[in-house]
Amino acid sequence: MEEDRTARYANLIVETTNQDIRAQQLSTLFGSAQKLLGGVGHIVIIWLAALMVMKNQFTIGMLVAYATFASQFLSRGDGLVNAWIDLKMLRLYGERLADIALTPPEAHILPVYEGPDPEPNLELRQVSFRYTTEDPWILKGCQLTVKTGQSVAIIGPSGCGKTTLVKLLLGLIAPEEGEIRMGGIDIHKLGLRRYRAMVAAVMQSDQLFAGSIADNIALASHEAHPSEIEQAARMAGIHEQIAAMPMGYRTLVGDMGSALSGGEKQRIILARALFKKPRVLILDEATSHLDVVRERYINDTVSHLSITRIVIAHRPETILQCQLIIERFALAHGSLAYPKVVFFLPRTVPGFVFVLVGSGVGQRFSVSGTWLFF
Ligand SMILES: Nc1ncnc2c1ncn2[C@@H]1O[C@H](COP(=O)(O)OP(=O)(O)OP(=O)(O)O)[C@@H](O)[C@H]1O
Repeated sequence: MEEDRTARYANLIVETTNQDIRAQQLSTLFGSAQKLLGGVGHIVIIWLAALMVMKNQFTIGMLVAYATFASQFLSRGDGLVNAWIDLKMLRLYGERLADIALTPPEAHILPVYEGPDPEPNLELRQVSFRYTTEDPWILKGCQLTVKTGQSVAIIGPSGCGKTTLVKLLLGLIAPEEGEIRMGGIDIHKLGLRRYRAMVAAVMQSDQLFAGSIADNIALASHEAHPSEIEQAARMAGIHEQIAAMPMGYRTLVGDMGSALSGGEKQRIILARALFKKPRVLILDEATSHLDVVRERYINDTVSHLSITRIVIAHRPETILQCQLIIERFALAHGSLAYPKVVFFLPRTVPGFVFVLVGSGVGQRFSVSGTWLFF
């Protein structure tokens, strides 16, 4: 149970650590600005008072009394501003504490099914989902099968529900209707802890936390061997760059560490996912910041791992290396269509794409094939 809590709040701790560092940086900056303004304020006050003395509007005694009270006034003003900042921080930490203490424990963590690990194939059975009862359905009666070892690309316009589908597949949100199965077993019966041990994902919002590169890659394990970390980094195509850094895998990243490019961050996050040696890998725009050559290298490496892959991408290079492409269309009237068109790319026939067109929204896909030259 302790392990579950640690895993659930890992992201929260990462976020809080990074926010802490940002808050400290801001506080240092603010402190220096405050001292500077205070100093300037004193000079201005003394200068004004001195001018008034010279114009005989102030006596020397009045000048001394004025300067004393002005200094007290400024220091109390400083105190008030600091108290206001502390009050804001108190609220922030109060919210964090409430997040941890009041979040209900996640359901379906422990397994009902006690058999051997299932085959890493995934199936959505009549899955329907919407965020609230007032929102439109994002998925309705969705059927989808991803076979063991298959690579599937899910494409579609922004906001059509691709990330929502990934969240459902990761068990982060639960379908309102239907079920998601791995190897024929409902993932809730399998237990989300056991299921997630077999699945790794790189989401669009994934972040590096303040710490070393090695810590960032081996987030899931405290006893990682350096060779395992290096192997994951090699697969993600980032080992050479890390090795070239003066501190290698001990280089600090995050707010206090070295600045990494978007592509380098993405590859470290990908290495973190590969470090788990998952049986299913889900990539949500995970290589969008990489150049085509690096992306191809990663696609080639990952495709040799014989793990089931679900990839959300916009780039044709990434999409076309998958065996199956599922496109989702946004409908008019603000609602969303279910997967509608499936492209099947038989690798045995290079240069040709076999297109299977699904019949009807929410139905199982039926074949009305066409050969296309690509
Ligand atoms: N937590 C949420 N609460 C309510 N609605 C949400 C939530 N998250 C997403 N949505 C809505 O669900 C719809 C699908 O969002 P989703 O992020 O799955 O789309 P997407 O296809 O992944 O988009 P993109 O390609 O831009 O990442 C959008 O209309 C979005 O506004």
